[in-house]
Amino acid sequence: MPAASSAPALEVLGLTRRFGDVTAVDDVSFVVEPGRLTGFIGGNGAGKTTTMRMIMGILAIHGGEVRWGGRPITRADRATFGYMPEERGLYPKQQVLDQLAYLGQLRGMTRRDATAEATRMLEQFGLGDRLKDKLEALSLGNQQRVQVVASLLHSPSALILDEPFSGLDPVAVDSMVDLLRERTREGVPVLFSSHQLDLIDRICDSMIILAGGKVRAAGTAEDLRAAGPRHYRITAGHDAGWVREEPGVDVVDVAGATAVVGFDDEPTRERVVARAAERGLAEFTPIVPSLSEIYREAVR
Ligand SMILES: Nc1ncnc2c1ncn2[C@@H]1O[C@H](COP(=O)(O)OP(=O)(O)OP(=O)(O)O)[C@@H](O)[C@H]1O
Repeated sequence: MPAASSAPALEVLGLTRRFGDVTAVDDVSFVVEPGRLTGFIGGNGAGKTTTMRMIMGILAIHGGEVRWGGRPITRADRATFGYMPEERGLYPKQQVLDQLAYLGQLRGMTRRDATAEATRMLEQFGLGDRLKDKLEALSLGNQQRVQVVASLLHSPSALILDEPFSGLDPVAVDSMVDLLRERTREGVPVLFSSHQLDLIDRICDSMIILAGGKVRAAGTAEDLRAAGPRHYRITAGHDAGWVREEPGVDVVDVAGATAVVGFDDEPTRERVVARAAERGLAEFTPIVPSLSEIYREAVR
């Protein structure tokens, strides 16, 4: 759900970054709206991490700019963000709660507040009994949960999370989504990168699809679904194989009496429905594409 319009949006305009001859991020523009869980989706090497590092000011920008609340972002703005870097970066040998309290203090919280907030979040993540353990004693998935708590602790004004769901079991994914939704309800823009297509349908309010350093598609889940490839399910007669003979029909699948097809144009659709009616039409339904199907189509 979009939140209060007073919350700022994070904008990326024509962002570009080269490494030698390789343009890793090529004129990338998108908006992360307040209160939206926005998935930054792309395969290995698509440019997600590089873009996030430029947003956070860790990597020099070769072209374009990052804007926050309608003006160029400043170092002070970035200090209010929560960032979970790909390389993570907590101390393995330090106790979980101690290091979160310390990080909270670095971010301007009192030790008491940081300890209370970290305890609350760790409990929500099922780690209430691990507060005194060293980080390295936790499983990798649990270490990841602690990393997320570290990025959320100081009530950040925006969240930039590099692969926060990778390596988490389904229960941990759900608690992570709950934690992030708490923030989006408060109007925080959240950008998270992922290449786990099985998760994005369930999680994303908006999506930015990146491939080869370029944005292939971007928008809200509803807009992308509406603009996505439109397929229909037709059930007629005993064998739907006849659709293969029809010109202008993109046959996705045929199984018994049912076919999944797309049409080149409206007249083709009307003609095929009429043919199906002659064979005893039992079903003709549009299929709403999933976000993962839209992703596959966009990067094809
Ligand atoms: N420091 C660097 N030096 C040289 N090339 C780099 C550097 N960082 C990234 N690249 C290149 O930039 C491209 C984009 O990499 P990036 O890590 O941003 O992709 P990604 O979408 O985050 O991929 P992954 O999902 O694998 O983490 C790749 O071709 C990568 O090899």
